[in-house]
Amino acid sequence: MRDFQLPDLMHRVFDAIDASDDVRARLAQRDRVMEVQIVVRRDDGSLAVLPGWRVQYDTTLGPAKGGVRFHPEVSPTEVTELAFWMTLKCALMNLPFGGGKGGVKVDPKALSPIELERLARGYVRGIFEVLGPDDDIPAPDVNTNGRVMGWMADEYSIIERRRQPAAVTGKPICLGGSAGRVSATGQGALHVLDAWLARQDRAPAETRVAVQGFGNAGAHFASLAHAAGYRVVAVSDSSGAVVREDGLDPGPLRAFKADGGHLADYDGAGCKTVGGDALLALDVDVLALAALQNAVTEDNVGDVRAGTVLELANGPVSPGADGALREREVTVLPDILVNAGGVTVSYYEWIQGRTGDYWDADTVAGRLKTRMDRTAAQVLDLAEEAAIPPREAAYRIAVGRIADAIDSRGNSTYFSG
Ligand SMILES: NC(=O)C1=CN([C@@H]2O[C@H](COP(=O)(O)OP(=O)(O)OC[C@H]3O[C@@H](n4cnc5c(N)ncnc54)[C@H](OP(=O)(O)O)[C@@H]3O)[C@@H](O)[C@H]2O)C=CC1
Ligand SMILES: O=C(O)CCC(=O)C(=O)O
Repeated sequence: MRDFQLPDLMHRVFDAIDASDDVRARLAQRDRVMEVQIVVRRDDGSLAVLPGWRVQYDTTLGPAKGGVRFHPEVSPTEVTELAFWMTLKCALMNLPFGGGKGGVKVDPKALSPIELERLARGYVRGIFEVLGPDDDIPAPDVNTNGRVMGWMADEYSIIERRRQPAAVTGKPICLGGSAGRVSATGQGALHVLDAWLARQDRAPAETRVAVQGFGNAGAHFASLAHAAGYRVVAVSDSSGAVVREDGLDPGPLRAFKADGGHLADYDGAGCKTVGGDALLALDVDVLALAALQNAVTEDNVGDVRAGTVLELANGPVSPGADGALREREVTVLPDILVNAGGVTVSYYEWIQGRTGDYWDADTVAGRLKTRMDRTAAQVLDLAEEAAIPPREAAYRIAVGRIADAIDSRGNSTYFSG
């Protein structure tokens, strides 16, 4: 397994913002990692022992914040990389959080619902001592959802012997979740795409979009983009892609998935199914990547025909592919901006949980739009002024904020927890 390494882009950004030696040293490595073995009693009476991690990359700006991933490929290196991106994302969005992430190496599709609940609760018991509303606040990520967050929040409250709604975000609304969190990642991405296309004078109706990944981030994005008048011509899940040249309505596809269907088996009017790789090569204006890391690498970047790549997933374009797209003048709208709607509404949920003052859906939607629009404008303006890609602009803003805090704190040895 390779170790986490700071991307080359960070060194360029350190130079561009004239970062101090303290800043370079502090951000070169994670603050803390906790590894646990989670013991889950299977329904057949056997025991599964599953490795899990929680990484706090940097907590200079506040408690660690970030999702928990259940996936067979999860590794400490991957969780560290995801926690690093969370650190930059929270800073870019000006949230009072550092970056964290969690993961369990498991195939959740092989677990029954009660086994999944045991796993979620066991994970919280395992990492309890690093968690807390002022220390580290988990949320959903790949293969975890509101239901899983509800179990995690409940387990946390049971151990503390008092209700702690701000200890976990992304919970169901009936358990203290926030209006708008479930669609927030897709909604935030749509705000960024709208902002970018408005600068190109391009209308949604003349914009063809393909979406890789049809889970929380991708399916909500596809539905919201369709509702906003974009022509969504293809969507995919891990089984394959559905294509409809005239545009498709993601609603029936979501219902099909909710009933346990795989998109490769979808048989809707005017739709055809193709392999997942074919989606990347479609002749579209926007390729929205909402599945996993490294969907586009140096091996397949030549297939991409879209003029804009929208990163809803974390790290879906490898650094090598990013450079190749830049040479071809394909604009990559970066993950730490595009998918930041999720953590932004998680922040709103944390505030609501701490204060007991719950906001209505319009209030959440309005605040999310204001923050996404403002941050997208900052990133796109800096990219234009400095003639750098939007990712580099986003990193400069984020690292600049963390750097100011590191330098202001001086010889601090404070870690959360
Ligand atoms: N949930 C959130 O709030 C946030 C999520 N993100 C990021 O968005 C990405 C997706 O997360 P999320 O939507 O929550 O996860 P989900 O588990 O809800 O959905 C993941 C989707 O990706 C699909 N998928 C997996 N592998 C492939 C593949 N090779 N090709 C096509 N589709 C594939 C899955 O298919 P299948 O349905 O067949 O399993 C599923 O539809 C991740 O990178 C995550 O870190 C970022 C910010 C916030
Ligand atoms: O909602 C959150 O706190 C974090 C979501 C997340 O994991 C991410 O943005 O990648």
